[in-house]
Amino acid sequence: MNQAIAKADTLIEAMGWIRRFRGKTTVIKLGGSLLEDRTAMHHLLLDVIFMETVGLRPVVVHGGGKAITQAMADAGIVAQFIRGRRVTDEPSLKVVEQVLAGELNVELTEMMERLGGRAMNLSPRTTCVLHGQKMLDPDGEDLGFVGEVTRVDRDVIESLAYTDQVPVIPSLCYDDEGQLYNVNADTAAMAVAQSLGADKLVFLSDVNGVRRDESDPNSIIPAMSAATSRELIASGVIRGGMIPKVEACLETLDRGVQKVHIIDGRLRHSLLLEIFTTDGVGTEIHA
Ligand SMILES: Nc1ncnc2c1ncn2[C@@H]1O[C@H](COP(=O)(O)OP(=O)(O)O)[C@@H](O)[C@H]1O
Ligand SMILES: CC(=O)N[C@@H](CCC(=O)OP(=O)(O)O)C(=O)O
Repeated sequence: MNQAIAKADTLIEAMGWIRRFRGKTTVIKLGGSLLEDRTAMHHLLLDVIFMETVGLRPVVVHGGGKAITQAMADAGIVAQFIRGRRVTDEPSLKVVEQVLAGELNVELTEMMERLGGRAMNLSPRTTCVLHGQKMLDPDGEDLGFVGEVTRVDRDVIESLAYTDQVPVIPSLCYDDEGQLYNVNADTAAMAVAQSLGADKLVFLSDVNGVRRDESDPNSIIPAMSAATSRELIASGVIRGGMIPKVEACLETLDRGVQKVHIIDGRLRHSLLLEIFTTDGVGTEIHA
């Protein structure tokens, strides 16, 4: 009996959180490192379906960096990164498109449907909602077919909420001439969050947050300011794939969003814990 009462109390507590966030948009960025872990994905997508079921508006943006690097290696192409972004020539772009739009986007959507949710893949192979241009690297490096998003088809994404479908968007964009570009998925998620005026942007990765020592999980920084984030990038503490993630957080904060989170998607229900409880998990970056 006591157990039943505790369950009912939990439900009533959850009701308050659900009321608070009902109708609000949360952009969830799924990292490629995480996509490799099927069990973690299963539980994460259940969380996304739960969010949609109780009236929140989750929007999924995904990468697939690890799978792209593997597919490139299979094709005999050596991957090269500059400040966490993949140098993308024409053969690499073909691989990127196949992995992101042809494989992962379809798999994620199908997985959500199998788990009882409703999802719609919005990719260059179906309905492309991200439009942009070639990205000019601040250091003057030519990254090839790497793009940045300048416009998002907000209406298409928002209309799905009325039919109870979760949009699933890969990090690819077209320019006005119909050229496809490879977009870093953290940057793509940021553009989607900004365009939708999202309440929250959550980056789900395979690390427990930003660490002072990349190899030491206990060195996690629970909360850091924009100024500290910039210092840690400059000093090399934040490197590789964590750079575009933190840069995306900083740019989101610059546009008025108060808080952004980088959390460990391998931790069971980390997404729900982040949204429905006051105990944050991972790293919160604030203005
Ligand atoms: N200071 C840091 N703290 C945590 N991770 C870091 C840090 N600096 C670099 N990293 C690396 O960034 C990776 C996350 O970026 P990335 O591989 O692009 O993830 P995702 O595929 O989720 O976008 C981590 O797995 C880690 O190797
Ligand atoms: C330009 C650029 O770097 N594009 C990324 C797109 C995928 C991505 O960002 O995947 P993660 O989220 O797993 O890092 C890439 O080619 O790896």
